[in-house]
Amino acid sequence: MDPVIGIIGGSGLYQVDGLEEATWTSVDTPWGAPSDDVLVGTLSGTRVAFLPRHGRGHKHTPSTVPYRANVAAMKMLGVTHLVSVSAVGSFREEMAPGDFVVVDQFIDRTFARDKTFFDSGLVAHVSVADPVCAVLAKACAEAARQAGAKVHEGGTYLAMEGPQFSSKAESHVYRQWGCDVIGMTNMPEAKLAREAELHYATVAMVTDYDSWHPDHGNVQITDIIETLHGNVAKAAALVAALPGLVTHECTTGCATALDYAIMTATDARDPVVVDRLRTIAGRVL
Ligand SMILES: CSC[C@H]1O[C@H](OP(=O)(O)O)[C@H](O)[C@@H]1O
Ligand SMILES: Nc1ncnc2[nH]cnc12
Repeated sequence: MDPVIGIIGGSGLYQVDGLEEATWTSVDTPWGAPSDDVLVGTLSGTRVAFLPRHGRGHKHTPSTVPYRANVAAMKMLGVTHLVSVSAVGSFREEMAPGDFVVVDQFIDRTFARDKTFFDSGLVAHVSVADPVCAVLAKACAEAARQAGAKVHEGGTYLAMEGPQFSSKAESHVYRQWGCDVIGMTNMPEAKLAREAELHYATVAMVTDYDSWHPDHGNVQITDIIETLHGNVAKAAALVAALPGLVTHECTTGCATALDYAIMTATDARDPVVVDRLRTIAGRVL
């Protein structure tokens, strides 16, 4: 079976042009409705599903994005490879506004979100030691280069709750922790993608230096929007380049994440929860 690519578009990316036979498709999941309908079509012969993370018109805050429904909707549409395109602040001089960072690690500081598909009656513990699919990340980096972006491969993304930006003190602490970029949405998305056995990678588009940089003002939404507008064409070119680069190769074990993850004994499982979980974990249930 050929890969099916899912794109979750972040701030500034609310649609993709060039999808053939594209239709906005409504999907209902056991975890409710996703952020919006999903644009499903074909790009260079590959099936692609696009979902604007905040909804068209930017309706959802980072805390109210229905992350479980979004990932479940992608799984239900047959997506195998999920790519997040996200706006981020930078903690590194060399990761400048306009650059793209293909991150490989996350620190999850979010606290007001549902972070697992599993529940009482069906408990599972997947590994997120390597939360990003290394092979998909390589493909994303190549696609970003083909799109003309300056690309940094590897980096740690700090996920904050938001929606307010960090204080200066927080910004300095995150830098000292070794974080490279900061955003508000990639967690729990990456964790949920792993539970759903999807290959997941993030292309982080740097929009600002957060609030640590002595020579740049504190992060302002107006500056972010200006940088995002400059990035839209590159993000579109990146998406267009992906179909030729995504393969089923995987060295991270994304598609078998649930092999030994379920803890609940067969006779102790809640049938209602099991039924709900079939959507994303049917392979092992
Ligand atoms: C528009 S600035 C803050 C906002 O942008 C990022 O969203 P996304 O990851 O969906 O591109 C960031 O995480 C915040 O939600
Ligand atoms: N500085 C920042 N902090 C959190 N999320 C962001 N998204 C874009 N820039 C950001």
